[in-house]
This record gives sequence, structure tokens and C-alpha cells, in this order.
Amino acid sequence: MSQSKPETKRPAKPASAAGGPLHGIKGPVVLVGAGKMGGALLDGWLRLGLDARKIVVLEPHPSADVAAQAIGGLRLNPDPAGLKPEAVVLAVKPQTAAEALPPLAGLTAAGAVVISIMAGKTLGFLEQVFGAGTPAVRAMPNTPAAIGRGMTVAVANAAVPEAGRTLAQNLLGATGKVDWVAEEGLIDAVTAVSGSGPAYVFLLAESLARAGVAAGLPAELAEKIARETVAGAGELLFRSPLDAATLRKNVTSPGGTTAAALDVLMAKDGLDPLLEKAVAAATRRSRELAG
Ligand SMILES: NC(=O)C1=CN([C@@H]2O[C@H](COP(=O)(O)OP(=O)(O)OC[C@H]3O[C@@H](n4cnc5c(N)ncnc54)[C@H](O)[C@@H]3O)[C@@H](O)[C@H]2O)C=CC1
Ligand SMILES: O=C(O)[C@@H]1CCC=N1
Repeated sequence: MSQSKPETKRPAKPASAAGGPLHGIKGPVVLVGAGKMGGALLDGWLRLGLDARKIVVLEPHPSADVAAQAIGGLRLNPDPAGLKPEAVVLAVKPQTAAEALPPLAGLTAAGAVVISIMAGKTLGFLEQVFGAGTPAVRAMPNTPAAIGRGMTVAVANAAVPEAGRTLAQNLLGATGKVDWVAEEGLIDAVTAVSGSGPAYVFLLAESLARAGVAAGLPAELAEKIARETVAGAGELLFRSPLDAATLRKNVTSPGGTTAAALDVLMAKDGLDPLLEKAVAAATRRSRELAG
């Protein structure tokens, strides 16, 4: 199990305590696993003003940041027996799930919606653990959730009532955008594109820096300009109404330097077939994780 924990500082007081999308939540909301992604969700809930007293965190290795929330009333590792949660959010590693979750099956007895962000773990698996007919949402977020700029795609089983879907939308939406699909099979490819996708973008920054060094730049300068270029281009894509292809064309002067590079990147054996292979590999792995 990974011990790396997010070190982001949470504001002492919620930014907006009243009237936000989490306002109507009675709780408790039980978060199982407060690592990188669970921690990002927790941050988002607190940022949107969810009262810490409505949150229960089950986490064997809480970060100092999570532990500090206990002062604000968040309940850390209480006995789960007797809890009657409104939602149970699962953010443990898929490989840990078979061992970690069965002891928590009783948490949904009073009708809680289960919201899982575990890669590969199906709605069927969640119903196996928590009982057939348990309202369950399978969601795939990504790490920009840590700065409120995540992209999550979710699918619900037939047992989730409209109110449960709204609850899931609001809890997941605390970290960024949320889209829903009706077909669970799509989540594996979503995982491969947006779930894992930030890693491909960070790799691009690393590769671009290495290519800069190979072209004669000092390593420090190459890393700085590659990082700023990826971050700036991402920000431009975020803010601009133009699509990615138009923004790319705007960089590309006919017969110029960018065109020379794009001739390589857009060749038959360029970036497209490489990313297609990478996304296919991640999609396959997501299916395998279903076990
Ligand atoms: N890291 C990513 O980019 C993304 C991860 N995910 C999914 O999110 C889930 C969590 O991943 P990360 O946050 O990256 O991993 P992580 O390792 O940072 O967090 C997992 C947490 O679960 C805790 N844990 C272990 N056993 C437990 C138990 N019995 N009860 C409660 N907590 C327990 C660990 O101490 C750890 O803090 C995974 O299922 C992953 O597939 C989904 C989208 C993106
Ligand atoms: O690598 C993984 O399995 C997780 C799921 C998507 C991003 N990280």
C-alpha cells in the first residue's frame, strides 16, 4: 500500500459554509481510504463547506492533514458498527478491496449510496460486497481533483434513486467536472483516457525536457521551459473557446519549425498510434482489475 500522502494545506475554515451543493447533506459521509484521491475528495468537501462533523474517515495511515481535521469534528477511525451513513465513498486501492471492504458491508444497511472510485472494480463487485440491490455508483476521477480541476465520469446501478445520484454528483463534483454514462463498459476506456491521462501529460513534460537536453539545453532550463510550456498550453486549452486542433494550428506557421516537428509527431508511426496502444493497454488493465 502506498504511504504517500497529499501535503496540501486545508483552509482553517470552509470557504462557503452555507448554501453550497453540499449544504443538504445530513451525513455521515464515510470515506474509506484517505490517500491521494480520497484526500483530494475530502479537501473538496471541506472547501465547499461540508461540516467536518458530518464526515467519517476510515484510514489506517492518516496524513497529518487528515488527522488535524479531527479537531474540527471529523471522526477518524471510529468503530464502523452503529454508523448510519448517507454515503460511503471507497478510495482504497483495487488490490486492497477484497480484504478491506467486506468488514464494512454493514455500513449500507440503512440505505447508504456506495460511491467507488476504484479502478476496475465493477458495480457487480460492489453489490457482491455490500449486497444485491445496494445503490452503487462507480466513478473514475483524476489527480487534478487535488486543485479542484478534476474530471470524473460516473455510472450508477439501477438501485440508485434520483436523490442518490444528486448526492454522488455533488460529492464527486467537489473536485471538478462530472459526466455520467449509462453503460458501465465505457468506464474502462474512461480510466485509460482521463483517469490515467494526467500521467501521460506529465510524461510529455519529462520527455520534452529530455529532448531539450538532447538538443543542447542545460537540464535546468530544459525542465523549466518544458514544464511551463505544458502548464501554459493546458491553461490556454482550459480558458480558450477554441478546440485543441485550432490551438495547435495557431502555433504552426507554414514551412516553419512547428510544422517540421509535427511532421514527425503526426506521421503514421507518430503520436496517434502510440497513444492508441497506450490507451488500449490501460483499458485492458482496467478490465483485468475487475478480477
Ligand atoms: N491516483 C490516481 O490517479 C487515481 C486513483 N484512482 C483510484 O483511487 C483509489 C485510491 O488511489 P490513490 O489515492 O492513488 O491511492 P493511495 O495509496 O494514495 O490511497 C489509498 C489509501 O487507502 C488506505 N487504506 C489501505 N487499506 C485500507 C483499509 N483497510 N481501510 C481504509 N483505508 C485503507 C491507504 O492507507 C491509503 O491512504 C484507487 O482505487 C485508484 O484506482 C482513481 C482515479 C485516479
Ligand atoms: O493507475 C491506476 O490504476 C489509477 C487509476 C487511474 C489512475 N490511477
